[in-house]
Amino acid sequence: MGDAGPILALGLMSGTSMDGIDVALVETDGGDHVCRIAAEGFAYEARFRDRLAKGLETAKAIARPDERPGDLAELERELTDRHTEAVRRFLTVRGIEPATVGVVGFHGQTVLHRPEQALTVQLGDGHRLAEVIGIDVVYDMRAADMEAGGQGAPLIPAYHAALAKSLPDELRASPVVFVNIGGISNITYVDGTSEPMAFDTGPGNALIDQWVAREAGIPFDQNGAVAAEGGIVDALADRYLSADFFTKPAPKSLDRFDFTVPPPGAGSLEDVARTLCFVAAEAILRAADHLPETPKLWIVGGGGRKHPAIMADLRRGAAKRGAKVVAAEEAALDGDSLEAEAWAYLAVRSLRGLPLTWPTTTGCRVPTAGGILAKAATSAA
Ligand SMILES: Nc1ncnc2c1ncn2[C@@H]1O[C@H](COP(=O)(O)OP(=O)(O)OP(=O)(O)O)[C@@H](O)[C@H]1O
Ligand SMILES: CC(=O)N[C@H]1[C@@H]2OC[C@@H](O2)[C@@H](O)[C@@H]1O[C@H](C)C(=O)O
Repeated sequence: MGDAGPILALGLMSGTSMDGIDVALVETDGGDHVCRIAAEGFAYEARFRDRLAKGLETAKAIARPDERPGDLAELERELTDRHTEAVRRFLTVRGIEPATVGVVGFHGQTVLHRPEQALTVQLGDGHRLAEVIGIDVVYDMRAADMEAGGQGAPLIPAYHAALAKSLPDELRASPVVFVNIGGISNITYVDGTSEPMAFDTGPGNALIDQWVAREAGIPFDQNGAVAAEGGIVDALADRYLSADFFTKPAPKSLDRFDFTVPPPGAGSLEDVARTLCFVAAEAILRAADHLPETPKLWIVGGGGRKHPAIMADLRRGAAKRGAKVVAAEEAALDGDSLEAEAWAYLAVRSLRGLPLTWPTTTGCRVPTAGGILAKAATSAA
């Protein structure tokens, strides 16, 4: 692609919480020009969520990225078709012609992430998606980074760094940290002078989700109702926070199974939920120990920003370190769609051969481009 001007890009993210597909439309040149146009979430029903959860178990047998043991090939087809349907609905409702969209960035569903073995697997058939929607698709964006010695995650920092350049004046604090509290949490540190620095910080919502699902039969602790009735169990919190992961220097990234849900009987429903919120917040705050300078501003995206106990703990801890915490919306961003927007942005960078990752974000040896391009056979116009 010779033209370096802005194009329309669609990003598709199915995150580790496995709650659905986030779709975002962005106009971008893959550099400083980022114009967020629209976003929507398409929730999975409980039955498909369960199938994905079983898929994570099956995926533990994978030794090479292209292996699909058990019913994973069928699950991959269904996941891809659900993405197709989400794109169709997203574009149709808004009257957007597929032919006007230059590229789709397709994350897929991570079912296995073992950076120590240079192995990461995202279910999602980019060619099938491109063929059906009639738009070029960039997928498998983590593999090249791993081949270059990186963790393969996080990838969102390139996008965070671009967003940092257009923060509202009142939030122009240097350095700033973007936090994503999804199933797993990760941060990007931007000081405006060098490449972004980033790493996974610990468990986000995943443990809380798993705990309340098993103990109370609910998919997540909506608006923190359960945790609000509980107290922090110090011994349980200490058990999580004494993990080597927190003192390990960056770069580092996590698999969803690296931290496991407390066993039945670990405490009351409410106390354990409250404790896991504290652990989620503390894990993020401890990331500051690995940063070159104490950040002045933390901007929080991802579903965890909607959990009052996580945010209260984060605010309290940051204040002690002289920093302020704001939800993405207070920075004129959409905290639900940041990841999908990032995948749109990264797809354009991929088309243009720009790096997706740096030694400071994933530990790759050199700034590394990535992603596989699946060309649409025919224009859908
Ligand atoms: N209103 C709410 N109250 C409390 N928690 C919420 C609320 N809304 C969402 N969440 C939490 O956010 C989670 C979804 O977050 P998000 O969509 O950012 O995760 P993800 O993108 O799947 O994960 P990752 O970033 O690790 O890939 C839910 O599973 C739930 O735990
Ligand atoms: C392997 C994988 O899918 N990792 C996810 C996960 O969810 C959060 C954290 O762990 C982050 O490393 C990554 O997602 C974000 C979007 C990223 O790559 O930037």
